[in-house]
Amino acid sequence: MTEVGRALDAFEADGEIGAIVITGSERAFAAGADIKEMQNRTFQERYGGNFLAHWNRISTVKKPVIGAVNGFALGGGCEWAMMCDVIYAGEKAQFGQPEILLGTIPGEILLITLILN
Ligand SMILES: C=C(C)C(=O)SCCNC(=O)CCNC(=O)[C@H](O)C(C)(C)COP(=O)(O)OP(=O)(O)OC[C@H]1O[C@@H](n2cnc3c(N)ncnc32)[C@H](O)[C@@H]1OP(=O)(O)O
Repeated sequence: MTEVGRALDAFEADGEIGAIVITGSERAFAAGADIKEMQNRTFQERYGGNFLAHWNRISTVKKPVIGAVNGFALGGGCEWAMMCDVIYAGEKAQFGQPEILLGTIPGEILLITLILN
């Protein structure tokens, strides 16, 4: 997310860019936060270490952001899609929040986004 955040900062500052398209591959838009990275960390380490810093950067970009989604958009990946101004979903797009099966709740803004939409 840090890299995505940096790219978005640059696109936002670039006067030649009018709109931003975020996409993944045919198999996955994004499978969510890195479970392997998260699994051995305590809540305090994740919260104190700002694990989800910049997570909502997509929603604060002051240019139109289009999410071109194919394949899996899961967990934080589903949240990313919902933060886009427009979602252009392919026929194989699959949205979901499977992290509830890991005993965690949808990351940063999902519940608020669902309520607002
Ligand atoms: C904000 C929060 C809290 C979150 O985002 S929590 C994460 C939410 N996302 C998930 O729970 C998705 C978990 N992944 C899946 O359900 C399945 O891997 C998918 C995405 C449906 C793909 O399924 P398949 O096509 O059968 O491929 P699969 O073999 O499971 O995955 C391929 C590789 O990607 C890895 N992978 C998939 N999603 C991952 C993720 N979110 N984090 C880390 N690794 C992941 C997976 O461990 C496997 O690695 P390896 O080849 O080393 O074994």
